[in-house]
Amino acid sequence: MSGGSAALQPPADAVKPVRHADAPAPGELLGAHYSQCFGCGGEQPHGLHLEARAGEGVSLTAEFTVQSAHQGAPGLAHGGVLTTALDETLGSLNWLLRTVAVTGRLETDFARPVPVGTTLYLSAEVTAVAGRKIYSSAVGRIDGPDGPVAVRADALFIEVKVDHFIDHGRQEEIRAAMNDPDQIRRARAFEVNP
Ligand SMILES: CCCCCCCC(=O)SCCNC(=O)CCNC(=O)[C@H](O)C(C)(C)COP(=O)(O)OP(=O)(O)OC[C@H]1O[C@@H](n2cnc3c(N)ncnc32)[C@H](O)[C@@H]1OP(=O)(O)O
Repeated sequence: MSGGSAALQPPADAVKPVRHADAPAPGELLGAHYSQCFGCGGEQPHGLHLEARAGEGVSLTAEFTVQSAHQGAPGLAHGGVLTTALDETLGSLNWLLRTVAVTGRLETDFARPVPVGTTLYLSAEVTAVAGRKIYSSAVGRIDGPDGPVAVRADALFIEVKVDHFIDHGRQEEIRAAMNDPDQIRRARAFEVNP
């Protein structure tokens, strides 16, 4: 891990994260939290289609294969896309806490270029919680889950109420998500504590 800036150092009164009793079992796929999500949604043709799997404690692994639509330089993944993959992976951790949270700060180190066609093997964990603040870290490896680190990130997520999305999201999409008859999908669109 890079260690991150001072804003990403947990305060002295931070506590260890507690996995929610109803969190998916280790090894279980989390599935897309929202079909239109650019990170994981199946209905975004150029999205990352990232797949996350619960790990032990408050950790998970995820995979994302870089497509030609994700290029920055010829044949190489765009750095912002790689950061999106890290953001999505880190954000998915909050489902294991059953906490609704948004990214407040995200710091990324780019250690190696990532060619198109590469599968990025991500692993992430929540390291500490302090009130509404959730501290987490992730790494992305290439050439296999134990391969060299290509990207790493430290993040601070801030717990919010579901009203955050309802107040700020475009009404068209909010209504469609709220009207989804599948209760789990409806809840996960906002990552709501069920
Ligand atoms: C499965 C789901 C996957 C999803 C993956 C994708 C996740 C995302 O990308 S979410 C989208 C991107 N993020 C956003 O849109 C968030 C936009 N920002 C906001 O809405 C607000 O700034 C928000 C909610 C983060 C914080 O606002 P607010 O609720 O008023 O809290 P606020 O009182 O300012 O801050 C709370 C605490 O967090 C700290 N904090 C807030 N922002 C930051 C920051 N950027 N850096 C460091 N600390 C911060 C504050 O200092 C404060 O700390 P303390 O309690 O010690 O005083």
